Amino acid sequence: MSTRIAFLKGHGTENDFVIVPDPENALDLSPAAVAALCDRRAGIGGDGVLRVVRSAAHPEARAMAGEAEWFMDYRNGDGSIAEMCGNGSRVFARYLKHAGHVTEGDLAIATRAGVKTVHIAKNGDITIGMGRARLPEGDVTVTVGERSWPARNVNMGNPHAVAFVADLAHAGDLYTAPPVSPASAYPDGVNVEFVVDRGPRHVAMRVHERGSGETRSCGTGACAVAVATARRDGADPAVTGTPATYTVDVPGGRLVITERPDGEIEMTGPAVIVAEGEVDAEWLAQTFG
Ligand SMILES: N[C@@H](CCC[C@H](N)C(=O)O)C(=O)O
Repeated sequence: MSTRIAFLKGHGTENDFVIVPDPENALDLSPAAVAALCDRRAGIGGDGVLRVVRSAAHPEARAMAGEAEWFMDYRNGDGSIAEMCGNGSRVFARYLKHAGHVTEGDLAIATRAGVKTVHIAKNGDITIGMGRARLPEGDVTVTVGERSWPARNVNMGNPHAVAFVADLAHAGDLYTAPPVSPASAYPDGVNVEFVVDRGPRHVAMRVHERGSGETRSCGTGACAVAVATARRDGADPAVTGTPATYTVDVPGGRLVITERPDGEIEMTGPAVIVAEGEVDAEWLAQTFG
């Protein structure tokens, strides 16, 4: 009998994901299988995979099961594992609602970066509590061709280098990862954001994601950008005592990020499910061997 795997396709500001419901953690989704699913020509296509697993059924999430019923097993498009995915969390929450596992309002989801709180609003937007940023000390530099920029090292559970540039076109084609130095600042690789100003508390960015290449949006990246921009603007909420809200335009849409004086960051944006189906059994057999 042939094996079939159900999937859905969704995106948040065009950061797109193959969603694989696997409540009992029955699938051994190898890096090669993830890469095949994400392949835009030979597979379904996506920047990453969101496997939906009951926290109680996954060894990495079991300890969070009391707080969050569902674990987001996020993988980058090349099959690598990342600690956190901001847009993925919103799409994950949208899926849980779509599947009838939750209703509008508040819920908690387990991620590799801990339990995150999510609010599903009636207007379709989803807000996620992203936790606090860490800002490791030390200068880092991003280079594209002949140009180099000083960058801010921001950790949102996953690593980012945020560079302010005069023109987003200066990031080039981003077919390959822009070098970031010193490499020792990012032993596990890095996501790189290029930022320009659009107006008061309003910026635009492009991103090259570790494990996925250039994407149309990155939620953790947008948060890293908001944090770095607030420091640059003298608007660090921990210093001013007032929240800082930034609008961050990404190629695929718009995200709104607020950092509170206690350091907690919230990100709001859309998340949609666009398709669902089953992976072809013959292709699967080839992929999974
Ligand atoms: N697109 C994501 C980030 C996904 C993980 C990233 N590529 C990494 O390896 O850290 C987001 O929306 O945050």
